[in-house]
Amino acid sequence: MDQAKAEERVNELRERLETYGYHYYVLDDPIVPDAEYDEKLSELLELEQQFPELQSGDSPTVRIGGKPLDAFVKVQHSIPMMSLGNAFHEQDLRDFDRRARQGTGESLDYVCELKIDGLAVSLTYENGRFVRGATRGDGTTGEDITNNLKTVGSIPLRLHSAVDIEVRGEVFMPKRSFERLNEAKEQTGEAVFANPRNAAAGSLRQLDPKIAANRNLDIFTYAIGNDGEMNTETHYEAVRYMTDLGFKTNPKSSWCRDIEEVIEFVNGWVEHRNSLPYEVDGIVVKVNSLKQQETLGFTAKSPRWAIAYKFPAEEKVTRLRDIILS
Ligand SMILES: NC(=O)c1c(N)nc(OC2CCCC2)nc1O[C@@H]1CCC[C@@H]1O
Repeated sequence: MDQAKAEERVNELRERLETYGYHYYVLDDPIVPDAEYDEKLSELLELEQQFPELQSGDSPTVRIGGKPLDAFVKVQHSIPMMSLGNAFHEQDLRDFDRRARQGTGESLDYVCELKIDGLAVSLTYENGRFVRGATRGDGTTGEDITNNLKTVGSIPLRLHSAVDIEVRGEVFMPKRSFERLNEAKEQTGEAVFANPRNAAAGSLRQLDPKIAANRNLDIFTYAIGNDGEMNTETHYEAVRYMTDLGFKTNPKSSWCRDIEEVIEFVNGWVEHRNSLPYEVDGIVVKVNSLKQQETLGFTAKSPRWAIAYKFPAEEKVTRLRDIILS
């Protein structure tokens, strides 16, 4: 096959694999059998090895993981990645609502999101292409883990439109993957991870991206960092904008007309928190209007327009097996 033919085939394979990957990882709705995806991926890999000048940093083959790094490079976040104030009781939520209504002098509507128990990351896109991913770090300085994040299938390598945007999300390891990983570690006598959050953090902190590629990590994006090229008025619309661009956002998020509906939503999830295939440690409540968010602003550490309701800690029932083996 000559170079021109190879280039045509490479581009066709990339388009198809990106579409297959989007349906499989972002929509959780595969449109081809895994075998077909693997077959096309290995054909693309072969062509890229045969014609190295055709290689590209956002080819689906980067999902396999490239060369290990010697160290992680530090990254300054253009806009700090804040933490969240905590609420532990219904009254804390009512106090939060009262303060926010006093701060704006207006009534407020909210968006409630499951608080994913993972690792916060920042994703930067230029012209719609994924160019840098970083850990939150201390909120101002994180670590460049771009190559590891490129192995996460639900992080788009190219967006549905060629915009410059920076988004934030939570990378997590689904419970099933966590159990399988720990079983494998027990088999080889390695130390197991205490929980999926540590497993996700440990996987992203590997210098060798091939390790992250095998850890079945996933992401939900939940905030736009820079104001990008969107002109939305509410957080709810901003999340829809991210979804339309090709990001994975959490389908359980809900608009709430007032704090009463927020409390209803929170109480509903206290009961059902274990019914999810991933760990959540609470609910994030956000003032929906971006103008009201701006009016309320930030404390040194966290926004005045958002709060995290933390679920009561569950007493960890030690598995009988652990008692016998210990
Ligand atoms: N873990 C989450 O699911 C989550 C979320 N759904 N939404 C936000 O909104 C940000 C935006 C402004 C301040 C917090 N943050 C989240 O997690 C934060 C990131 C850093 C500390 C918390 O884990």
